[in-house]
Amino acid sequence: MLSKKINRWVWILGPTIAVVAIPIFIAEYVLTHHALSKGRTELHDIAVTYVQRADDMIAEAITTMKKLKLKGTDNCSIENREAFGRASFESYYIQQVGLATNDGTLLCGEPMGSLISPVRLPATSTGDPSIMIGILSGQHADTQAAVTLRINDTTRLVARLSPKAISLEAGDPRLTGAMAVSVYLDDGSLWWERKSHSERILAPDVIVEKVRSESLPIRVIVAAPPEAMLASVAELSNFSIIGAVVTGIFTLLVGMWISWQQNDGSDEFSRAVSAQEFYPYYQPVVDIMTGKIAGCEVLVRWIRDDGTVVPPGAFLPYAEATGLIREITRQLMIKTVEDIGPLYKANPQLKVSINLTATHFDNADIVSEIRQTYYNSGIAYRQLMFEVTEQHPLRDLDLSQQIFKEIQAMGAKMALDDAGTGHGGLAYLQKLGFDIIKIDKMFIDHVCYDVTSETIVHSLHDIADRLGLSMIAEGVDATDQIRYLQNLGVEMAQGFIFSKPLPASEFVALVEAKANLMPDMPEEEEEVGEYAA
Ligand SMILES: Nc1nc2c(ncn2[C@@H]2O[C@@H]3COP(=O)(O)O[C@H]4[C@@H](O)[C@H](n5cnc6c(=O)[nH]c(N)nc65)O[C@@H]4COP(=O)(O)O[C@H]3[C@H]2O)c(=O)[nH]1
Repeated sequence: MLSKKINRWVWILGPTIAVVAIPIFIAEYVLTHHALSKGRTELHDIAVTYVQRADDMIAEAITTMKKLKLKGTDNCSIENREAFGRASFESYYIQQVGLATNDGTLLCGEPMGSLISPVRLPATSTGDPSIMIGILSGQHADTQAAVTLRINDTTRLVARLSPKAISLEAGDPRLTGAMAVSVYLDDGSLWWERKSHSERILAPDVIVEKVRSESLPIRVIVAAPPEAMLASVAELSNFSIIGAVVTGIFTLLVGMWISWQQNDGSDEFSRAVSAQEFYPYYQPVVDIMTGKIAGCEVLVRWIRDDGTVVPPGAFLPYAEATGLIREITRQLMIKTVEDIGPLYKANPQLKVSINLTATHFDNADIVSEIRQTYYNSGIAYRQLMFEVTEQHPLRDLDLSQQIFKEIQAMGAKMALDDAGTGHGGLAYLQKLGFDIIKIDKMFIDHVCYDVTSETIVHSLHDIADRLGLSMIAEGVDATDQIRYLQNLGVEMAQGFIFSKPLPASEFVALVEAKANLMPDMPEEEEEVGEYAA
């Protein structure tokens, strides 16, 4: 029992955990992968933007200085200095333009008279020997680049570039907050740098993108920790977790509901079978010519712990589908020996009929079970009758025929139950060799009012007659039905008009009292039923 419970919980929790964990795992994997690859692309684009800015700044400085060179600005004359001031004023990137000696000694610069810091020349070559780029060093907090253009053997034009332009933010703020950017010249000198706010910027898994300028000696390195990239999918990730948890809760509830349903049926039912909670009730079969009890039909009842009586319609389909009906029938047969064995021993004319299902004819076990149960018991084989309904098809007619023969060989009788209501009736009669036909309540109910029902009952009686079979009418609950059956020549009947199915003690008492179950019959005024003669 405990292991079943554990098993059930494993079956509920297993899918639940899978439903929660697998989507989270897949979503996390996909989102992380997507965020990192998107972040890497963004970093690369940011690096390209910085390179582009640096390229643009330097290109503008070179163009400006080339124009000045064309004007012959090779000394620090007033006009030249005015031209330097105008050029720097007109450019967004250039902060100052001036003249320096080839070794970097400053001669003049505008605006502000002279360059703030000494230029260390020559610096990095641009590929064009007349143009050099270097980094100014000195007291000024900002690191600044200077581009120089050779005018003659002794003099160079110098343009000092503002760091403002290069330091403009580029990219998604979620990423750029944690991002570090460094702009280098080819000689390794640092032009500009932006520090990261994240302590993780030096971690080994930090993501780094490097981009070189195609035309100038500029390198940009951009780095950011992976967390900064994952921030962009944090909301989606939360959604996926919430979605998976909600689905998991739903799966858990469905699992518990299914388990509860199954538990309600299967476990409880199996337990009831093991606990032998199934009891035979006995419905008297009456000789309607005398009113005497000729025998009974065993009808199963499930009597639960709390005393409630469950009718067979509520559990037989399940018992048949699971095959548990075999065990139930076995228990019922044993109980009949205990319940009515002594009564039947004392009244050898009594018969008892027991219902079998199609499952009982899947193999021949039922034969040995009958033999073992009734051998030397109070109930002789010849007092037994077994009913087989025609509503559920027998799977193997040859095997069934064999089983019929073995049961009949013991002295027991075989009855076709619910005759006329199923599909196999006539074929069964022809193939299986029944001894008795039981007419279903469905037809008996209407015999005195409905010509079709009367025709069917009449025909069945005719068939039984011709085949030498006996007949028992079921579900008789009115005196005109009794009269009709008597007139037709049907001798045996059962029904609520005689008695409902009874617990063993009541049935035994009824027989021992030699009760006459025939109800008071009204005077026969006219013939009942179209066919009654
Ligand atoms: N309304 C009304 N009903 C009447 C009257 N006379 C008898 N009945 C009911 O009709 C059913 C007759 O049994 P059945 O045709 O073999 O039909 C049985 C039989 O096919 C099956 N069954 C009952 N006990 C067993 C069993 O132990 N084994 C198997 N395999 N089937 C069983 O369940 C069916 C229903 O059994 P029950 O509920 O006991 O219902 C019984 C009985 O209580 C009547 O005058 N009026």
